[in-house]
Amino acid sequence: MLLELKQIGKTFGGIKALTDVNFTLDEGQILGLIGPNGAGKTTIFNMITGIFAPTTGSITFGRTNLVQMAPHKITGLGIARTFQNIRLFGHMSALENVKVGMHPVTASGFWSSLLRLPGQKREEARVLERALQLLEFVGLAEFADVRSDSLAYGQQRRLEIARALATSPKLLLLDEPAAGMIEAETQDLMELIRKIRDQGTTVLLVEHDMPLVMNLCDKVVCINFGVKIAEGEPSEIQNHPDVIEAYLGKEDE
Ligand SMILES: Nc1ncnc2c1ncn2[C@@H]1O[C@H](COP(=O)(O)OP(=O)(O)OP(=O)(O)O)[C@@H](O)[C@H]1O
Repeated sequence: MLLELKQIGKTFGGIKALTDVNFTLDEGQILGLIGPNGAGKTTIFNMITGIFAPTTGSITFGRTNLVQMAPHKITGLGIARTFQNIRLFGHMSALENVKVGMHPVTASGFWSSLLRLPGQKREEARVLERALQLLEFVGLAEFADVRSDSLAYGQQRRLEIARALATSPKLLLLDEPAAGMIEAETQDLMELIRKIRDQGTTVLLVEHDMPLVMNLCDKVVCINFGVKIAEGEPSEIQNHPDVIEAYLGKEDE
């Protein structure tokens, strides 16, 4: 088991955003977290990444308890994420955006950078090589020197994924990666997420695009009003009466 959420509760000033949420994620899985708007999905991401601590319960990654741990330490353990809204540095090139993503895992200190010691040059070469590899991996190699704000929308989302992969995470959290994508972009995204899993990164994703979730995920957890209402394989979730009522039924309307 790679990640375990146990009895997670979160209260924001009297409002219960989550109540007793439990689920686990095994290494190599793609887990989909679904539920209507405001159900508590992003709050779960924020707690896993240390943005804020749960009010109750525990989050364990491998053997490490993540509760009360600082976000940069959690990144260091091997958890990376993307956000619902694009957060690229628009004026910087695709390549530079990925290099920025590598910052938490680069070794050079202040003095070696300032004095441009040989170790620093080797580090720069390594960073460049890895950033180019990542661009290649997400299908953006030819856009390395293009400003990120002039890339197509789907490309910008892929670039965000490349940047998140720059820390070589064991677990990647994707918050609505297909939001705003056209069908062809969603298809490419699915391929990419499979490729990410196949090269050894476990994936947890929040997504409203049901065909994507159902096609891609090994397991799906459905949250409604902060409570887990169903968990299982995509086919079970699709036919679960509570899920249909809470979420899929609502979509049909
Ligand atoms: N920092 C915060 N302060 C106060 N309330 C918050 C905070 N973050 C989330 N909430 C509340 O917690 C509940 C769950 O929100 P959350 O953003 O996790 O939902 P979600 O499932 O991600 O929704 P969506 O699909 O719309 O992104 C909502 O009622 C929201 O208003």
